Amino acid sequence: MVQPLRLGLAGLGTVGIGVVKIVQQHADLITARTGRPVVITAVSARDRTKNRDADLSAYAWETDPVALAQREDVDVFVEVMGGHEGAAKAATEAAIAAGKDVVTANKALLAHHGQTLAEAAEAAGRVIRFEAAVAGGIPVIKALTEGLAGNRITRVMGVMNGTCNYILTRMQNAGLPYETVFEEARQLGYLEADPNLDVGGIDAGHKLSLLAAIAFGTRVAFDAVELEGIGNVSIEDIELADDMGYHIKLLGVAQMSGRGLEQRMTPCLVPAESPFGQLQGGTNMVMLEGDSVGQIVLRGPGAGEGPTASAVMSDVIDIARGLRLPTFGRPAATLVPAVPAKAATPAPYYLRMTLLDKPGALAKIATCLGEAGISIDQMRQINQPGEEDDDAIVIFVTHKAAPADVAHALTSFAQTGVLVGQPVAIRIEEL
Ligand SMILES: NC(=O)C1=CN([C@@H]2O[C@H](COP(=O)(O)OP(=O)(O)OC[C@H]3O[C@@H](n4cnc5c(N)ncnc54)[C@H](OP(=O)(O)O)[C@@H]3O)[C@@H](O)[C@H]2O)C=CC1
Ligand SMILES: N[C@@H](CCO)C(=O)O
Repeated sequence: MVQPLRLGLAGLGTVGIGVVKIVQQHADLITARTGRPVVITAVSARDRTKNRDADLSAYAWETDPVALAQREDVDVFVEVMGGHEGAAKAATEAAIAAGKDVVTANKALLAHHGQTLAEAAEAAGRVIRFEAAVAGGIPVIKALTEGLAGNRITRVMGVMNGTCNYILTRMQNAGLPYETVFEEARQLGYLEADPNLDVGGIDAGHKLSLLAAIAFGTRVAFDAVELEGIGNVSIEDIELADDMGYHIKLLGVAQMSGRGLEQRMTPCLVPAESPFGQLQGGTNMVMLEGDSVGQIVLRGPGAGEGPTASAVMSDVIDIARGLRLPTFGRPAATLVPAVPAKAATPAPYYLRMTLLDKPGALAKIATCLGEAGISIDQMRQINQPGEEDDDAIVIFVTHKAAPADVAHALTSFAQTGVLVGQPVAIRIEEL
């Protein structure tokens, strides 16, 4: 007789309840596709009395997720609690030690402990799968580990935090400042309990570090991701960039070059008409580049009950079918330590500054750029209409420049005596 695959589900929040619904609503479909039933035997959450919009009466309850992970009647431990320490880590370790496979949506856990957990799982003959951890419903882990397995991956790029993309596109479309839209996002429940995980770029950085490990065969190196959030992106820059044919996105880029592994998750200007430039609201997009396939673009919902549970279930279904792959697409012991690139690849930059509107001011700034070895591609001066102002806003778009040279130029601007306030420099990403 065919044995069912038995899930222990730790976490009954947005994602956990989505998993319960798919298991219950698509039981026949899943059995038809895998050749065996997939059932939930036991669940865990903090508050047993909470109304959860799902019938959980058939499942055993465990207060302690570690105990859930160790149950005899659990084959796969599904971790959808969150957090990179505490219960999620302890229960995942316990599951592996007890001989269970693990499916998780927890990018923070894997960004911090992916190597250790993967080694432990592989030593125990178990798998850890995490499709839901990166870009929600988009099957990007599958695309990298399976669909593109015959390619040398040259670059991975992505808009992978829906909340940030919502905030930036809403600022642009409604002409609203960051603070107003941040508050709207909070009211709509889009922000993580710690909003800095979203707007500080940390959540998206976690995701990028996982994709980079698979793409380049390196150990997860979240600490080496250059991170900058969206808190300093002003409506002024969004509008000025738009006038010049660019949109501002929190864009992740991972690439391996002679300089080493580059991983950055920072606000960037992208061409307004490009797929990334056109991306609206909470949607995610990932571009994968391989030496044989060229570029492919995946776009879809990066969060939410249905999309994230859909990704969790794709991992569960792979396990039910008997598909067993190493966590990061090759044995964890063979992943090499990432050598972080000392400097990011040169790129054009958008520079905005306010200058005293007096003779020679612009020449001084142009001299600083020249002395830093930076060539100017475009320049605009914007005087506020109808205002008797002593200041002028000046925008430069540079030719490709090394980030260190841009930093050097910004430092010398400050010594010219013509700069008002702080200049802004945003990388323009070439797609
Ligand atoms: N929400 C989304 O769209 C996405 C989420 N993810 C990831 O999925 C995971 C879950 O997210 P989400 O469903 O949104 O989170 P929620 O906050 O909605 O749910 C978390 C669940 O975990 C339970 N829980 C938390 N701590 C413990 C503990 N110590 N012991 C037992 N149960 C615990 C909570 O219990 P209780 O209900 O009793 O409080 C709750 O049911 C996270 O790693 C997240 O990053 C990934 C992609 C998208
Ligand atoms: N906070 C995340 C949820 C999905 O990981 C986002 O906004 O994309």
